[in-house]
Amino acid sequence: MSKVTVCARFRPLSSSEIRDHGSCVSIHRIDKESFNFKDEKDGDLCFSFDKAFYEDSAQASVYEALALPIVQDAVNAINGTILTYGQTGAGKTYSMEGAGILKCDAERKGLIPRVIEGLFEMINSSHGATAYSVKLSMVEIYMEKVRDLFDMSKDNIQIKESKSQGIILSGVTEIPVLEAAEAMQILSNGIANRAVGETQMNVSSSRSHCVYTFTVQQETPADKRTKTGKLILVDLAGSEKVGKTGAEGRLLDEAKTINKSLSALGNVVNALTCSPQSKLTHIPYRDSKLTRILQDALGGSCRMALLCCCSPSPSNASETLSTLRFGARAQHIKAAPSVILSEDKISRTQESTIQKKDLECERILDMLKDRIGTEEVELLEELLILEGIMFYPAPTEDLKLEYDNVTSKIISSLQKALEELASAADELKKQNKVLETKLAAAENRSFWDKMSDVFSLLSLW
Ligand SMILES: Nc1ncnc2c1ncn2[C@@H]1O[C@H](COP(=O)(O)OP(=O)(O)OP(=O)(O)O)[C@@H](O)[C@H]1O
Repeated sequence: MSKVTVCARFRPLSSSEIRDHGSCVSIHRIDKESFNFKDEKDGDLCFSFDKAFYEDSAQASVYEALALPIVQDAVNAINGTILTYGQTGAGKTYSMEGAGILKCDAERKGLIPRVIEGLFEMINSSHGATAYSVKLSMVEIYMEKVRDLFDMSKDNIQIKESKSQGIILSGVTEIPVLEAAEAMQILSNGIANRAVGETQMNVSSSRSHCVYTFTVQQETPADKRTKTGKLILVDLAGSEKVGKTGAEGRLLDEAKTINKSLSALGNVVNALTCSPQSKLTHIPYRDSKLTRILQDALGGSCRMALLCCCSPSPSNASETLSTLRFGARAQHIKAAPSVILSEDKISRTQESTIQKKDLECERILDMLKDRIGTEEVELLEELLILEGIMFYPAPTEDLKLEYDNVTSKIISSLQKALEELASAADELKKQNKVLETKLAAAENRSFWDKMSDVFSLLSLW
């Protein structure tokens, strides 16, 4: 078990804050990790994190404390996620990108360019026969839709879950990169596609959560397995009090959606840390796209680091306090990252068998759409992937044609099984007291969770 790394960072006062207030919120530094925050209502509150950074802290020290260990992990095939959290204008994007990805002086470079340089340095200095390859993807969650920032025509990417790979963005563009400069250029193009707007709090406010994924794959000739480490950086959109930011129209809609997803994030963190038996508690990952994408990180199957970005202005004291409280709570999340995530190399024959099976499942799911609804079929597909019955990625169009004459015998047996499933809930409710109790207790749970119960009881698969 390891714990989440949590750091706090106070940005410098902006020129307008200096003009309006002149001074910072009252913070008394105790040591490198702890400080007292003076709250008007609650008095002196002591916060202690893995590190606390102030207006005089260097970007390099934030990278070293927060990201360096996670970059090392990714090269060793351990997944990791780094999040920047905080109210609008608190310095999340500055911490993540610095003063621009491409043309930024060395001192002000943010986490992303440093992560890229660190990653390629580690890969290039590794000796031995291991061959590394790096792929990049970049999406934003805007108005509860996942948009591919490398291909804006993909504006509603589906989030799926697989047993072996965890959370997956279905069909997302992944660009192979060979060196740091190429990676920076590609990410800079993606950043240019992000939704940004001007508010009273920030002239360049992110209106979406941005998710950068670096997939590092390594192959050793002697080994029969390939190992993959995923490094995910998330620049969250900032929470905002809409009265304060002066948001109207589209900006207001965006702010409401952002606030809703951040409160879903808060609920997940609460559910994970509230109960001593949190394993038994339902964790509402599916309440927002953000929490669903972060499920692996929050659920503890990979390392996580959180930077709580805070404004030093007295006018933002209550938001700063709530950011610090979020960080303090997140410290209690427990993680047990898998040391090595590996996949068996599969032969071409195995691959074609898998694709054939996937194709059969897809065909049946298509047939079921009319009968049980598109949303339910999507959930069912997720379940099939999760249960390891279907695999990801889905077969290409060419392969679909190639397998057009797939055996009717297998189709009909699968179809029969799915038909049974469609009526199973009602049938079993009558016959099976255990299921009835389970479903009754699960009144507030999603269709998907209920389907899991049905699956496990049917033992169909
Ligand atoms: N540590 C810092 N040093 C110098 N300037 C900073 C620092 N942090 C933030 N800033 C400046 O403060 C302003 C707001 O920062 P930034 O855009 O990063 O906020 P944000 O939290 O990403 O906001 P939003 O959620 O609205 O996107 C920017 O002009 C940025 O350059």
